[in-house]
Amino acid sequence: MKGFIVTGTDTDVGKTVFAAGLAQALRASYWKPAQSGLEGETDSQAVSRLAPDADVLPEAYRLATPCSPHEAARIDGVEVEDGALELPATDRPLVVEGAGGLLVPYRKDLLAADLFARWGLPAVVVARTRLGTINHTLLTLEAMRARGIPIAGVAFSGDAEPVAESAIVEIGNVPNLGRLPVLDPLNAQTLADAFAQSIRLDR
Ligand SMILES: Nc1ncnc2c1ncn2[C@@H]1O[C@H](COP(=O)(O)OP(=O)(O)OP(=O)(O)O)[C@@H](O)[C@H]1O
Ligand SMILES: C[C@H](N)[C@H](N)CCCCCC(=O)O
Ligand SMILES: [Mg+2]
Repeated sequence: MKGFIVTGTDTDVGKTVFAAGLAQALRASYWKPAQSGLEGETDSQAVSRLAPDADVLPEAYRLATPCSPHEAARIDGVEVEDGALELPATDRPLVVEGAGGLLVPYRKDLLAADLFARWGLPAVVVARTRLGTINHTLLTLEAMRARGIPIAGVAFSGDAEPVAESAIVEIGNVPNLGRLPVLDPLNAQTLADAFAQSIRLDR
């Protein structure tokens, strides 16, 4: 199976936007294993809008409450099963987006990192550029390495912060995949253009 995991330093850092740019560039299938929070646009709906040539697969879990998947599942009375969290079959490259950051629980005994290690796809770490990101990103990289998760690199999201970006890349000894700037408007065209111009990723 070819493809990428898209993880991040936190929730709300731009994983879905990056994953949409990547899925469009690769004409990939996109999969969000667990969507927690169903009000407003879900991540899969955002990818459908932002990546018109991507093939958006159904989520394994659609949970009502916008919180950690383990808790959202408990609230909905849903049992999270390993069998439902196997990578879906597809003829295309697969882009998989985690919920929140690396150590978010899907069950109390099953973290996102456990799934990523099992799946074995190279993972992109999406990191916001604002203050605090050096610590969050280096912690994420260290935890990935401790678990043997292959790292494709770090992709930044937000306004340029060259000092923080270079600290992460040099101290973390990690490929810099580039930075998606804040797009206004954010739509399929502006994202495809920014992705092509700014992101370098061996595919
Ligand atoms: N490059 C960008 N330009 C403009 N807006 C952006 C950009 N990246 C992210 N956003 C906006 O920031 C918000 C958070 O981004 P996004 O949904 O991609 O985060 P996430 O990391 O996927 O969060 P979650 O953990 O909930 O999956 C969204 O409203 C999104 O549209
Ligand atoms: C609801 C949110 N948008 C994400 N889908 C889930 C984020 C879980 C974060 C859990 C945590 O790290 O405290
Ligand atoms: Mg998302």
